[in-house]
Amino acid sequence: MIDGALLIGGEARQAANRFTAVNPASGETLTPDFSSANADAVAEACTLAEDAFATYAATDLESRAAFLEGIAQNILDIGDELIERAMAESGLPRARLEGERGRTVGQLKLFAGVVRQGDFLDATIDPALPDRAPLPRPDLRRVNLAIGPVAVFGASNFPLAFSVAGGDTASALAAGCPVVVKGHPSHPGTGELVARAIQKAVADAGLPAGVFSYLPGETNELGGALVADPRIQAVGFTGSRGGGLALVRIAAKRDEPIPVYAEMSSINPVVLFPAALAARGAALAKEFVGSLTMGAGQFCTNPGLVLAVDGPDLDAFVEAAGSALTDSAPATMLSPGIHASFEQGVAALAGHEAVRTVARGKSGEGVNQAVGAFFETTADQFLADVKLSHEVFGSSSMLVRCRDLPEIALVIAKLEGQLTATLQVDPADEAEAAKLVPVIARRVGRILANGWPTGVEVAPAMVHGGPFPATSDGRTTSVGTLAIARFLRPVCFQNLAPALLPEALHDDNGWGIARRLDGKREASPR
Ligand SMILES: O=CCCC(=O)C(=O)O
Repeated sequence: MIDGALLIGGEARQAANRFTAVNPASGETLTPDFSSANADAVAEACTLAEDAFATYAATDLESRAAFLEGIAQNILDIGDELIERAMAESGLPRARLEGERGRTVGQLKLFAGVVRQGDFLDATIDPALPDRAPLPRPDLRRVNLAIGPVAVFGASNFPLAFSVAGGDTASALAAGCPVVVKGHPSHPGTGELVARAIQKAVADAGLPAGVFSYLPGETNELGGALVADPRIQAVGFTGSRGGGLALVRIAAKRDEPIPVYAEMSSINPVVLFPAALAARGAALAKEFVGSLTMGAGQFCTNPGLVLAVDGPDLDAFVEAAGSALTDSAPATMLSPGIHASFEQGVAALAGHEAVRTVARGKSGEGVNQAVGAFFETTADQFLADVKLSHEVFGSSSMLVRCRDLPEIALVIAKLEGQLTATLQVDPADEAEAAKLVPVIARRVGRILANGWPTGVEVAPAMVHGGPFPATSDGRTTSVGTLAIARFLRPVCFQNLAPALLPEALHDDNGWGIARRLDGKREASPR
């Protein structure tokens, strides 16, 4: 059911202030209208989250895992209504949204497995050494505990996998943290359907209602009030650089500053090494345009920068990519606002005196259509104007012609932090690539070879992060099992009687988790 409510703890409540969603493919206003949460709603949701914290954080691993699986099942049970509504609110095609639902549900199940396994607790026991000279060692036991209530900001570009029940929510709940979601205003109906699925899972699991609240709204004040609320202990955000930085500032100015895990901006450089370019330039050109235009380019992993050594092989690549882009269809963008920013960014590059427009995609009849754009410049010009390295969110990319591989290394070393870097590399390139990898590794969260950066695998080894401004904290990831670490805090218990210790640190290891005992891995408990 979608009726435009705020979901605060176990309740659904209508608010006086309203807003509407727009179908970006048609420009029509969608029904119903939606409650816009205010500061009172934030305070109420955060109070409930704080009240729920101790109970929820103390849930046993099996119950918490089953709760996450319950959310996944409830999302599936919504059925086609969820896909239809997400299509109407985002302009994204059915196949993409069905895939994204699978990813969302898979993520929740992955975190259920993480919880059951218990490695995230990093339980470590250094038994007392009463006879140690000159001083005895106390009994020391460390475990990761949930950080407290977490605020999650739904992203516009993944209305399911990075939104209400996306990776931030799944990892925070897995860590044992209640979550207050600020819903994204471009897909409030989708958000409400998913939020109701979580709310039902909370009730079915017999958990305190404050474990989850959903606050839709379109004002910046709502997000600001949520981050400023003293009960909130960490923030997960995926979105624009401006939006992320605003939250970082609010969090830093609190009486008690808190971490903001914001994933914000990346142009994802792709390096075409000479042998690869010579051997398969035409194929690379086609694949590049496929990745560039996928989902109207609205991926934070979009390949927005291509680097290669100037010469005839590069000319051939440019011609092939230009021709593939010229044939590419326009695609509906997520919202009129995102479309307007894309047009503005593309116009600025097209009008820049140091930039040549290689090609544009086909234009379309409808509203909010992204027409792909491919530009080129030289390394000197790219390095001379920082604006050329700023992300244009959508299907826009810049080729930088470099004199040689050291110049590519120079450009990369001067880039801001990135989520990804891609190497198109053949065996004959490997000696040169080996010199570049350490330079690239300083700037990015993920390096991939002979693939394309769009389409992030949700897996234990994944890193979807990177140095600023890719994220506000390059030590973390928002995709993959390590995402849980953002919402945990290590606590050491010194000389506490067994009855006072958390379950994970009891001598009998009743949860059967992997632990480190006196510096060594305990024999496998299962
Ligand atoms: O838009 C940000 C996430 C990108 C992603 O998850 C993907 O490329 O699959």
